[in-house]
Amino acid sequence: MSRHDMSPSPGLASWLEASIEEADFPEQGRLPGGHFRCLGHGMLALEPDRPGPAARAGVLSVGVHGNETAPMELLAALLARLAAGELVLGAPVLLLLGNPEATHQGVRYVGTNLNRLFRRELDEQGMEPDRARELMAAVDAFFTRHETLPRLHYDLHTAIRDSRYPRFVVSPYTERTAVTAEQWRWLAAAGIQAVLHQHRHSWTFSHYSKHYHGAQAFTLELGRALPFGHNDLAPLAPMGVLLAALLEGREPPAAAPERMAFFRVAHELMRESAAFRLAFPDDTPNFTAFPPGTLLAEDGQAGETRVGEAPLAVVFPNAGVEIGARAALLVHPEPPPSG
Ligand SMILES: O=C(O)CCC(=O)N[C@@H](CCC(=O)O)C(=O)O
Ligand SMILES: [Zn+2]
Repeated sequence: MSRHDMSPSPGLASWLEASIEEADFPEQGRLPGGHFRCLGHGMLALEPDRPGPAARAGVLSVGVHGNETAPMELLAALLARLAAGELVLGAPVLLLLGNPEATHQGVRYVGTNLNRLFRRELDEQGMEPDRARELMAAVDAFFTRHETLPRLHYDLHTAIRDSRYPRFVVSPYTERTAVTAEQWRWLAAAGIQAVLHQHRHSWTFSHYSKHYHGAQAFTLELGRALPFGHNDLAPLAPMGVLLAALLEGREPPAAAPERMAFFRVAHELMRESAAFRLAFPDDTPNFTAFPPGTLLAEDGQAGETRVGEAPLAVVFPNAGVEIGARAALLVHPEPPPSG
């Protein structure tokens, strides 16, 4: 199956496919409960006639990595329900297809990893840096337009490899914004199995909204990256319920955060040289734990990385990243947040 099979539904539901194919799409139009406005390539604002009782100003982004298709299929299904009147818009929502060119080509990125470029001082040139500037400007304008509402950004991804927790979130680091307790309850009810707290600024898209706009913001990893038509959306049904509630401006279902496992990054393993190699198999699942003393990586002059005195688990290992980029996160468990 190809990307052409993604969304057979007409109208609003075809926005994602039109964005990927650079096909014509109306500048604006009505939808149940409000209207939509096309703000640029892969950027669609949904504006309600009347915000619902629990409305947030929500940003939903997909395809920041072009080949992570399950979130796109999930969003396409929600748009089809909205277009059909099964959902009624009750909150302003900004929908973003992160890297349409990479999605069109079926690759993670074309020139460089878009999800490392979301900082205000960005001065790199090229397709992804230009796209990062467009996306940051769209988010800035959206949150300014809806400044009376609480801010939220879910950046939806899928991971390269299997995971001991197939659905998990990365909670970006910033000293400026704390995660609200309700977020943990919503994410737990939405089938998220683990939370990974970043330990320092990461300049990802979710970090951008949290750091610069004080939004409740997460990177959501929703299973494995597979081609269009190969995703099993059944495990994402509870996430669909959360996103539908956000679109309708309703309070989402809640569950006890303790059902999720919590981790914190202890160390970021950077690739320093062409000689970098991981000392464990490429297909090692995320959150696999290694005992003290285990050799994790070798990197030419930079030497070896071994587990210290406490066990560490590995997340996002990737020996093939650009030199200077993150090759893995080394993480340890921690207790759930109290309250
Ligand atoms: O599976 C992998 O190795 C990478 C998955 C991925 O793209 N993860 C995001 C996480 C972003 C964050 O740290 O918030 C990324 O690396 O951009
Ligand atoms: Zn991703």
